[in-house]
Amino acid sequence: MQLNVNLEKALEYILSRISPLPGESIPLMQALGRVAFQDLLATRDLPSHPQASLDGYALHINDLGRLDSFKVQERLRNGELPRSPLIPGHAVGVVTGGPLPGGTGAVIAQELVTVKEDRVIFTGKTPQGSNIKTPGEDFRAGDLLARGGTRFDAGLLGVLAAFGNSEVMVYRRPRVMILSLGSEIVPFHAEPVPGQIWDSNGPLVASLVTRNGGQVVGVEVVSEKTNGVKEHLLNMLKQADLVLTIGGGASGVCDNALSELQGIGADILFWGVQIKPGSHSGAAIWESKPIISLSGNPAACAVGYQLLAAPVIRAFQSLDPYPHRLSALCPDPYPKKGGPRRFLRGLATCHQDGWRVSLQPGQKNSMLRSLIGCNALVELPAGHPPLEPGSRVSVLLLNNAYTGMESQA
Ligand SMILES: Nc1nc2c(c(=O)[nH]1)N[C@H]1C(S)=C(S)[C@@H](COP(=O)(O)OP(=O)(O)OC[C@H]3O[C@@H](n4cnc5c(N)ncnc54)[C@H](O)[C@@H]3O)O[C@H]1N2
Ligand code: MOO
Repeated sequence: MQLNVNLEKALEYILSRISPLPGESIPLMQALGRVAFQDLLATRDLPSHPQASLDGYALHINDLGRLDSFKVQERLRNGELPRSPLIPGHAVGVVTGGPLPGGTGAVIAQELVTVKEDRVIFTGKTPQGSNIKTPGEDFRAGDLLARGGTRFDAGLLGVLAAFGNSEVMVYRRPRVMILSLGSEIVPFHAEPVPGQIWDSNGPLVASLVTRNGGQVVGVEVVSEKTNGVKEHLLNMLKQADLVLTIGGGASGVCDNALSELQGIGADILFWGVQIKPGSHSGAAIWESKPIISLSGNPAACAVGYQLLAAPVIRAFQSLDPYPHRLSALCPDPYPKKGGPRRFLRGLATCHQDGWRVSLQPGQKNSMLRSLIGCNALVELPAGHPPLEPGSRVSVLLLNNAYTGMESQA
């Protein structure tokens, strides 16, 4: 077991034990935010045949620049196919996106022609091919639409629908079980007795897991007092791809996460990480299933989750495990100096002159306040001096599952 490791080593220890999960087929409309299991290719040309790009009249290729009066052969409506190819000297009324009769050389906008009974007059000039969408101009059959490992966004779903896909193959969502340890903790829907508090970390972490594409299959609270911690852990490990324990990370007097994990025979990868908050985090493997232990203090729990657990949930879905990093100006001071590498909770926003990140109020590891609206972590290196207002800082963007940034990072 490695003690008090740096963050990079900690991630290396866990990520080296994670492989992407198997794929599954799901309905297209449920795929938003999920991750493509395989490369997606265009199954045919799009459009598949020549189409009009505006409402107007199709003219024969041999008539262009030669005639200015055309007999209307037929007028097509949306969804109708031409009955026959264009006869020279004739025009066919066509609609935007509608098919063109064989022999079409160009389409003339309806506002540029004069309609006289069964004839249309067009005295202008039009080059061959104008206002015609050519087959395959959007995609050619066999074109790569997206690589496996790409997160489905609205555009990709639209494209797949345009090729008639009703099901897509995605990485299975990691099943995650969350176990709060602590004799003083009761589920948020239960009635606490004096000395007890509601479990806020369970719902907090469950929401973060969901935002990262994980499937929360259980949020439970156990303690030494109620017994059965080991049974709970083993039961969860059998059902989940990842178990997150919360609390008992420090060598407290009871509900000690490390000894519970050792008690079930888990292989402890590391215990303690050189970060603040979240220093009392650890990780273990039980029969190839990862367990990550997070601190009980709410902000330490959230930071530990983002730095250690979120990468695992991403890796399970074949996404880049590391969060998106950027540089931003911070208008706020942070007086504390020195100590280990620190991660402050922030709100990052993008402006005309670049990114800014403000520090959330309530930066103590025991406080929940900084977590409302938090979308970024501001990283201060170990031994940092006090942060002056207007400093440039390194920022990790969080929970950006649906911004597309994760799939590019
Ligand atoms: N002697 C020392 N004491 C502490 C140290 C230390 O190094 N030496 N480290 C401090 C730091 S830093 C942190 S962080 C905490 C870590 O504590 P644990 O991970 O062991 O967590 P607990 O003791 O179980 O709980 C800490 C705190 O958080 C509350 N908590 C726990 N679980 C939940 C939950 N699910 N929902 C809401 N709140 C929760 C718990 O009631 C405590 O107030 O240790 C410091 N102490
Ligand atoms: O571990 Mo505490 O998590 O440093 O805040």
